[in-house]
Amino acid sequence: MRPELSEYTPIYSGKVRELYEIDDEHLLLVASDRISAYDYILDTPIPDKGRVLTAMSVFFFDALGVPNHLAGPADDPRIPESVLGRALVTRRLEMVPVECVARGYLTGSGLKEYRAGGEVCGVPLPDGLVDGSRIDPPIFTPATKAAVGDHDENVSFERVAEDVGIELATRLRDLTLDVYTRGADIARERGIILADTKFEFGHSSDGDLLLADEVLTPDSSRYWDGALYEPGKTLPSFDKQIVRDWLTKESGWSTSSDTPPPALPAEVVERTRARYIEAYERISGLRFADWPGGAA
Ligand SMILES: CCOC(=O)Cn1cc(-c2ncnc(N)c2C#N)cn1
Repeated sequence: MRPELSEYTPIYSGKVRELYEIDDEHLLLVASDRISAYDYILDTPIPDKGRVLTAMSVFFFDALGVPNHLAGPADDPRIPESVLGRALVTRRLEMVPVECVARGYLTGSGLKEYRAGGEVCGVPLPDGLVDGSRIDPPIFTPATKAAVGDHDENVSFERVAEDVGIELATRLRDLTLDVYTRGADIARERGIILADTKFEFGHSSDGDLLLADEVLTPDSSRYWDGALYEPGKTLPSFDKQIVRDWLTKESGWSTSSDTPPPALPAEVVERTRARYIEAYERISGLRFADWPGGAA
């Protein structure tokens, strides 16, 4: 008999995920079906998004073999039925307050910084790069966690070293670049570009540094369709472009509107759900139908 979610104490609520306390040593990390676009949490959920992204994290935790915070399988008996498949039991860590970002392609805030000064987070880049240019080898471009509703602030490696010490900063950088590189290689071989990603790490009570949070999901990474890749051509988001295009080209809403985006039509919801499942099945080689928590 599985416990009810109401038996656990909620301790953190993010835009699309929640964290509950199971006991002194264990947490429950729950991924919702909520989707964000243009800094809004949309009113319309994407069915199974939470389950797909949880499955993606578990695939990468397993495939990359990095010491991590998982404390049980996807069907762990401590996971309530209501969130089965989109929740994981994790060890409670002392989180390191650094957003560990790796970039293998130049875009977003990294491109903006590059255009202003030829570098990203203090890392100089060659002249002549454009939106979508490959950065090889990838670079470590950390950020400090912003308050709810704000964007994270890009900082230099030196600033991270000041905050957490040079030894830990070096380990965070090396781990971030290693895990991103290997994960991006797996995805690229299957036709999906992971342009960049954000990891979070924490220390266990034994003092071990563990990979935490979600790993290489479309919410923590930019996913592009490898078949469409061309430097200089703004790449659509593999998972969110259908929603973005409907909102800005068909719904009558505009990003400059001061009203929240409208509800999504069923066709946009279903196509977006299918994109998440396609990304998971292509990268993992596994069937989403085999993942826990599906319709009985
Ligand atoms: C709602 C999702 O959580 C976050 O966005 C960031 N966050 C992670 C923790 C955390 N805290 C202790 N132990 C852990 N294993 C974790 C993890 N993961 C807190 N916030």
